[in-house]
Amino acid sequence: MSDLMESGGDDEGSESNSSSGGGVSSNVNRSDKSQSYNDNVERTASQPMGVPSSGNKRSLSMSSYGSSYSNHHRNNIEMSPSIDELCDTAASSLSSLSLNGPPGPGANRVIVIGAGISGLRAASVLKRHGVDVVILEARHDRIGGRMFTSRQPGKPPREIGAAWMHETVQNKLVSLISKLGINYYYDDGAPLYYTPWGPASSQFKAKKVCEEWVDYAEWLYTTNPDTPDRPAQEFIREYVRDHELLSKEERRWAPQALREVELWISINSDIASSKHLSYYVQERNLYVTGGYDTIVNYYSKPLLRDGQILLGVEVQDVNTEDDGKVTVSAIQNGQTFRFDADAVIVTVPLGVLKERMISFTPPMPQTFDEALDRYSYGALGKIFFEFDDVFWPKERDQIVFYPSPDDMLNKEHPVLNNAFVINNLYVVAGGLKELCIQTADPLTRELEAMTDEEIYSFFEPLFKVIRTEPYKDLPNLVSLEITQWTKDKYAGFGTYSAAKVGDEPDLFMDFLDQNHDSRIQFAGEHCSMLGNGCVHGAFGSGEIAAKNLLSQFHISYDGDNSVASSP
Ligand SMILES: Cc1cc2nc3c(=O)[nH]c(=O)nc-3n(C[C@H](O)[C@H](O)[C@H](O)COP(=O)(O)OP(=O)(O)OC[C@H]3O[C@@H](n4cnc5c(N)ncnc54)[C@H](O)[C@@H]3O)c2cc1C
Repeated sequence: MSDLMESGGDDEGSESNSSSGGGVSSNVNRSDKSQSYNDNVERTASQPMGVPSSGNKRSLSMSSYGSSYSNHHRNNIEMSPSIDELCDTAASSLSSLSLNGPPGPGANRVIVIGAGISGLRAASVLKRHGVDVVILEARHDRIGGRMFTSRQPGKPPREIGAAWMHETVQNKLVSLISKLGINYYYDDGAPLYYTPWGPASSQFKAKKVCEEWVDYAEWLYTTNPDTPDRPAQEFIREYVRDHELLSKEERRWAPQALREVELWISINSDIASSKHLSYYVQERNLYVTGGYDTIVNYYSKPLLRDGQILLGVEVQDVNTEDDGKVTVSAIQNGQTFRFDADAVIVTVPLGVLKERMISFTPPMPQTFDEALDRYSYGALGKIFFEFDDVFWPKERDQIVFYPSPDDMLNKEHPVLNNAFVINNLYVVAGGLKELCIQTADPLTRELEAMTDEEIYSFFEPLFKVIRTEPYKDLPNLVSLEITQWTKDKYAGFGTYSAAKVGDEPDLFMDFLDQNHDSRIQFAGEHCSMLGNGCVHGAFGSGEIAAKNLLSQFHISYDGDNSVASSP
């Protein structure tokens, strides 16, 4: 069994310098109360407290993240071969590759479509078990999909996609934090709540009332599953209207407090399902300040090194032949290529499936299409605002903004009619003069279509609300970086799965259950209700899809459940 064991993990671990680059940041484990966040001591998970890091070993590659995904976010670590070099090889012309030839004697060949975390995990498990596996990735310049770290010279990494490890107790990837020495921060201190009229007092009960409604809705749909679904915002308004024990202010503000959840579920609460509302994850959340790409690189490097990831290859059709073999058609640089395999794992985002960007011949069963139509896709946006001074409260890691109620809408400053979760990177990332503002669909789409100047003007009234010294001018904006997921074809023009009114995500799970012995497997964040929408959910789904195929190939799973080793 030794040839099936995962290997090569340790050398990957050694390269994951957790320095955040540029000497700007002083990332400190906030769980240790003895450190202050601006003490200029850079700490990694594996370093004892107070021991300065050995400096920045990374030579950072230039990234020009702006209106398009043109930047290379990879760690450019000075060792040979680097991820950059390996990626360049992976993006080389397909005509020089012999994938159409027969697989090695006795080997099963699997094509994994997509090099996000689910695809990387699936391929790693299969590789470890001796399966001849190749990942086809549409992007020509990077891997990781919706895990996307923007690295710019002299700046700490910014997470354009996933930033947190959620549900840290059950999240297997947390074990990689120490192993790879990644900087982190548990940003679950009490947030500071603001309304357009300024900070809310500690006795502001809107959130408590909102939580009461969430409990009620959960009870209702659990005990009476046939109760018709309805928009979350409409439902809570009715609830507070009929609640005899609430004050006028609580009635007015509880529905506004519900809007905080929009920044979790990525869609507006006017259209969110009450029945499938994922309210707050109760467990702790860990913000990966040292670069989530360390994990992507850890899993991808052995696959890249062995030529098992091909970049710039956009899959268009998956064809199951009469003999059960599968042929995948893809384009690279306008040329069509065909790849033969015994099985395929499709890990493209739900948005890509919903847009029918990949066709299946013969078509997938009707249950697949029906399930896709009852499963929505949202758009979480992020905007990083860097200033030359800190003008917002320095003591809390998060600021939550409750927007104007409907009867008090702000016509002059529309920004104040939206909910925001604002990550205070001054606290989270050790003294950065930077805020990361998260937005939900449909505002994300509007903002991602704006110029930087328009975006700043839109947000300026909000900055004035949260500034600590209202008599002072706002400081200068140094840089602004905004996500572009809603324009990104390979992200399915959005960010992650969501449940709108009338949706039934369980239909997709039912389809997956029925599909478990098919040669066309699916994986991705949308394929699991455990960690749905999250990195760890995607990771786990890749593992399941790989195991389903191993079982079909009559290869017994080696039982290694760890994540702390790459293939
Ligand atoms: C803004 C944002 C914030 C987020 N925040 C968090 C967070 O804090 N914590 C968390 O846990 N999760 C978060 N998520 C979700 C998390 O990033 C995803 O759930 C996870 O990364 C999805 O992995 P995946 O493998 O399912 O899909 P992906 O990472 O999208 O991988 C799919 C791959 O398929 C490729 N592809 C697409 N079409 C084709 C094609 N036709 N042919 C070949 N390849 C194709 C894509 O390029 C991509 O590389 C966030 C996501 C976004 C976008």
